[in-house]
Amino acid sequence: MRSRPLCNPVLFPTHRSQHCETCFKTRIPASAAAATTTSKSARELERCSVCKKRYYCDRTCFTVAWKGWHRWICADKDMEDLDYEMLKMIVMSIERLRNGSFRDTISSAAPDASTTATTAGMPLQEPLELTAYVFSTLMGHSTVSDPGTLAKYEEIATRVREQLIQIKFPFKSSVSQGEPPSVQELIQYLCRFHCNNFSIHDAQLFTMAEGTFPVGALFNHSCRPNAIVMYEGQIQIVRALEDIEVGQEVCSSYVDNGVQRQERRLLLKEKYYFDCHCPRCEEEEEGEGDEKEESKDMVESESKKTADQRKTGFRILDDLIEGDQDGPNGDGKVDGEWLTKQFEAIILPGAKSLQMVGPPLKAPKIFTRASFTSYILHSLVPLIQSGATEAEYRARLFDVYGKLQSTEHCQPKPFTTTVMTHATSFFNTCLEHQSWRLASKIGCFILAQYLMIYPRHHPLVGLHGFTLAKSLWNDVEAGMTSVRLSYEILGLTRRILKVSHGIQRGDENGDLVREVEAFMKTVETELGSSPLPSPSA
Ligand SMILES: C[S@@+](CC[C@H](N)C(=O)[O-])C[C@H]1O[C@@H](n2cnc3c(N)ncnc32)[C@H](O)[C@@H]1O
Repeated sequence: MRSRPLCNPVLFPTHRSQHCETCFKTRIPASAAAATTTSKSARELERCSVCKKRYYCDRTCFTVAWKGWHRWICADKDMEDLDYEMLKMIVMSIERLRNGSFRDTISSAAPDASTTATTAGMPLQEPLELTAYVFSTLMGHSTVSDPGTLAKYEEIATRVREQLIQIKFPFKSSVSQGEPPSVQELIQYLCRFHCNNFSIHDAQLFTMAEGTFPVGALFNHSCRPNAIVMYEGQIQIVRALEDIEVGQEVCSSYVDNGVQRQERRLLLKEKYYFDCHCPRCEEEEEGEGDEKEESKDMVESESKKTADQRKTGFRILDDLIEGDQDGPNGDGKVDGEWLTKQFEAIILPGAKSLQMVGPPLKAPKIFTRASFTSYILHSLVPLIQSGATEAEYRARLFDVYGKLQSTEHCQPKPFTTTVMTHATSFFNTCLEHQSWRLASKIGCFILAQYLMIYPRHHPLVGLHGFTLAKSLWNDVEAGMTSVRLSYEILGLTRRILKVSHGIQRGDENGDLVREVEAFMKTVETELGSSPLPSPSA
């Protein structure tokens, strides 16, 4: 589903010089631009000569912005505050819509209107009137907001109101009757932003701006989401991560699914004011309740054992990712040497068996980081490659969780969030130092961990797969084994990114899929006359 922002999204000040404020296209650095034959205006952004703060592709994008909003913000020094900027922009958008002077910048900012997917006769995204209407219906939770936040909002609302009067913004509609909204009304807007605004990210999931997308904000949260929110310029795309039945609720996730349960609950309560009862949390709660009941009658350890054995599915997941600190003393203090030892033992899974479809690998007696990596990848990757249904995939995933739960595992656990944090930063360090072998091993471990935690088509899984495949390919000393595995992981990555990022041409999300395919061709050439059977598309 495509939907639009209610006003021009607000770029983070740190990102202004990298994106056009009108179409959000990313700037090509001058060094790279010098090598291209495109005209200067297509390569480098131009800065507004008055405020010297906002950047645009060219005169066309600047004119759209100037007529639409820039002239009203150009001299405003308070525009460095995100809430202030968003509030001022929304008020101006709503008023221009009411008085009929709104100029639609979205269609001109779409990457390539001619190739943009449309459903027979349907508009690319909803009309702005609908966006504005939905905004007026969103929950703001102002009655439960804490007094400190409300006081801050009042101060911002007062400043914005005074500023709009000072610049003589024309409130011409019959609703406004020449007056900007009251401070109380503006506070309500700010409360709505708090629990409905989105951080806009690029194809690599790096956040760069904040936006109000009322239609996208209608989706509720689940800690095991079946949809994901992506962006194409200023347009928000909600994509299904799996087949969704008619009548089944479409949910995205407001928090990182890798975060432990208690932390997720806290984040959701603080920012969105609700207790999560999604299937993942619900299953876990049931587990807790059962445990409490039983502990009345039984010896504590016996009770725990029984409850653990009875846990199924997502109930097990949070037990697995919670807990132990990493490090030789379990205190979270680690050094490079210790980490290197931890990950060196990982054997890169053989490419051939990653293609295998069939019964899952036999679970090892003891889980170390090495056996964990191998077991998870061999159990789950073939199912993704073969395009198994969500039900089939979930059955295998729950089977894996069950095995991890019932098998003795090494200390510290290979799958906690603490371990994950160390692994990710160590992976990045290895990439920086071009230590491809170690990076590939840690990368495989992280992939296994991601598959345990995130829905299989989550963009994070695909993006990590691509980095891992490049690392494997760079590991020339490992020879063809590493090249083959790189090819396998690329096939997996392509499958995932097609779902998470889409395949639309002329858009940086779709371009990523083509980048993966181009890389696959390079690797195929290297594999020469004996390539692997092509991973399914
Ligand atoms: C982005 S809005 C979602 C749309 C909202 N349901 C509405 O109708 O305006 C976020 C708010 O929806 C509610 N919400 C979202 N997900 C929920 C969930 N899983 N359980 C309970 N309430 C939820 C909370 O009140 C939250 O502050």
